[in-house]
Amino acid sequence: MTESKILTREQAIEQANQWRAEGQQIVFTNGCFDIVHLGHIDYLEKARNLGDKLILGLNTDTSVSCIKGPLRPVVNEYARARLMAALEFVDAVTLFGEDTPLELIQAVQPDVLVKGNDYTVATIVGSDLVLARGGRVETVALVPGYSTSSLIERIKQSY
Ligand SMILES: Nc1ncnc2c1ncn2[C@@H]1O[C@H](COP(=O)(O)OP(=O)(O)OP(=O)(O)O)[C@@H](O)[C@H]1O
Ligand SMILES: O=P(O)(O)O[C@@H]1O[C@H]([C@H](O)CO)[C@@H](O)[C@H](O)[C@@H]1O
Repeated sequence: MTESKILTREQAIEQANQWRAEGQQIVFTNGCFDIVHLGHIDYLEKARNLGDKLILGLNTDTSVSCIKGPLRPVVNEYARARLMAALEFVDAVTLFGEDTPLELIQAVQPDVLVKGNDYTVATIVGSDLVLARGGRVETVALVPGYSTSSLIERIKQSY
């Protein structure tokens, strides 16, 4: 079952250490992934191809509400985690409740940190940590026209 890819923080750290010991390049990315869309899929697959294993940090419901507003998320954290874990190119999913994934990135110590290019290397949380360890920070071009909020707006206008 792909549900087994959903790890606690301790399990994610242990898994990262094991993959690192095997010489695997660990890619890390994070996000809310509320109502998954083509942009998410495209960027996650490209992120995974920047290394050997992709660990996804997923914002908890409380964290999403803090970032995206009180009416979000539309999809709860368990469902979002299951959807992410079902993707072939996602190797591990772990929830984080902090406003940013900084502590998680510090703990996982990825070789590559990735976000969509709605962020810049300078604005990606954790980039200093990863670069200081000799890692890479990459952005992936957005698929134009896709965002969760625009999907929500289109649905609202349809009813
Ligand atoms: N159209 C897109 N193409 C590629 N990557 C995307 C796209 N939209 C978002 N991302 C990336 O997906 C990750 C998760 O972003 P997020 O969950 O905020 O999606 P979103 O569609 O921007 O949501 P919202 O509209 O609610 O802000 C981020 O790393 C972001 O850079
Ligand atoms: O889904 P989002 O809004 O792209 O994800 C956020 O990314 C932030 C990012 O890492 C800042 O560089 C992060 O701080 C926030 O917790 C969300 O994961």
